[in-house]
Amino acid sequence: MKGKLITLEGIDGSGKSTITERLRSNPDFKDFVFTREPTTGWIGDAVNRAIHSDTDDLAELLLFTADHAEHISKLILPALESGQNVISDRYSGSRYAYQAVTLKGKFPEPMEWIQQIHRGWTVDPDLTVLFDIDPKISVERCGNRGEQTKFEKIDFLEEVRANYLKLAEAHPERFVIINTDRPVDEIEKDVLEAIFSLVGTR
Ligand SMILES: Nc1ncnc2c1ncn2[C@@H]1O[C@H](COP(=O)(O)OP(=O)(O)O)[C@@H](O)[C@H]1O
Ligand SMILES: Cc1cn([C@H]2C[C@H](O)[C@@H](COP(=O)(O)OP(=O)(O)O)O2)c(=O)[nH]c1=O
Repeated sequence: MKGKLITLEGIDGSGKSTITERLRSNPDFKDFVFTREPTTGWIGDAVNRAIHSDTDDLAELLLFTADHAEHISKLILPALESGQNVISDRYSGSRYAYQAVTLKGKFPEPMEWIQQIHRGWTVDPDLTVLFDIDPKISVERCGNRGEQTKFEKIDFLEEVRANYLKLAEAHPERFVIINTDRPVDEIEKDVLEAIFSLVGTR
């Protein structure tokens, strides 16, 4: 039996890593594969160089997409085919939401165009948990953790958030939206409920 693919998406500072760490240390998830995008491989390193420099927006999208291709063929597909459930902290949804903003004006329908270049080889998630929060709150949280990427600007993240909500509206069968302007325990409870309703009870 094929495993299930669960992705965690949301703007910077929406709480994905915090919840991922909780899931990792939960014994119910000991057989799950945990992964992330950008990956920790060499293409992921190249992506990180792009993020932390003034790289051309199209080049950046293509690096993120190359990282995804490597991720799919080397980790995602083999794991799913061997029956393992996979949880990815960011995935294709990040491209559809973020690069649709950075490439606005370069293509008539940037989100549609980015989705198009993924078609035929990507694996769509069975469940996407969308960590939804006002960027004013998430940026303040990021400020507290010290590091800053070029994407951590309120106006930019407002547009990214709107794109995520558009994606959720287009795919209600697989998106679960979770308000993350709440205590971590409450968020965790909702995330567990969404995952267990896909993979069966613990
Ligand atoms: N529910 C929450 N309430 C308050 N602060 C939070 C909450 N979740 C995460 N944080 C803090 O916000 C910052 C960003 O969270 P993080 O999990 O790294 O987000 P992401 O992985 O989505 O960028 C961290 O400093 C984290 O400790
Ligand atoms: C995977 C991915 C990430 N990103 C952005 C989101 C983040 O600002 C940045 C790095 O991702 P990440 O390290 O997950 O950041 P965070 O922990 O703050 O959520 O890259 C894209 O713009 N497109 C993508 O396809």
